[in-house]
Amino acid sequence: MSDPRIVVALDYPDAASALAFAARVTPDQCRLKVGKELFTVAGPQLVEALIARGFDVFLDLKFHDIPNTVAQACKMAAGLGVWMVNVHASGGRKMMETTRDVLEGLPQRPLLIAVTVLTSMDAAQLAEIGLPEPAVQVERLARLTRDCGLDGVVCSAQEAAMLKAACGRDFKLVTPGIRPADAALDDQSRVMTPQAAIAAGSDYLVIGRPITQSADPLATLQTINQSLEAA
Ligand SMILES: O=c1ccn([C@@H]2O[C@H](COP(=O)(O)O)[C@@H](O)[C@H]2O)c(=O)[nH]1
Repeated sequence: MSDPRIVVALDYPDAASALAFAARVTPDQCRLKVGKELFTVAGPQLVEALIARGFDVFLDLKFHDIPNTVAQACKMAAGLGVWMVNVHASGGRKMMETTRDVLEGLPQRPLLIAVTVLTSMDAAQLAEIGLPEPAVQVERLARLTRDCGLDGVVCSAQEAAMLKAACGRDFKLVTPGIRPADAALDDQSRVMTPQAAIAAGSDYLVIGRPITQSADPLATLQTINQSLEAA
């Protein structure tokens, strides 16, 4: 089985658009991410439909609540058969450990990762909420996540090399904020190109608008995949 590095963010306003994209690509070319917009409108049925088509699905709902609530939500996600699920690391040790324990009790569990600092946030935005510069806060939360026994973190590719050194090669780094050199930044701040992200140590590249809003999404996906082979 192939191991595609690209996770396409299906940030569409309806199930039909997401299914139309999925009909044009194969599970060898990409994994798929269902986030808050699509899940709110299309729900578990859409997730199950994508999995039934053979795709690995990252359910990106970034749970952030008290430990029992997050753990049970992740258990429900596991029941859908998703490949990966996530929580906010800033929910703390007890929340992450409780979730890990609940998932480890299942016959089959998804990868469990934690969001460190959103890739839309820069140093000024973090300072405004009383937090240190991105690299410092990301490393702190990544080390906590690893100590809690989770599989990896969501971070910017700008932090990937530092985190591989700090947390080990097997600790998965899932990096949104990926922008080909000619793409618009949109609302992202801590960005990197696909090739540079892989070179820095990213395991999975989350890419949304540069693919889904391009004139030819399939061609753009193929071009990025080819650039990764060459990298
Ligand atoms: O720190 C984070 C965590 C999650 N995301 C999500 O990834 C995609 C990125 O989409 P683009 O269109 O490529 O910007 C989106 O679904 C976010 O919710 C993130 O960007 N940063």
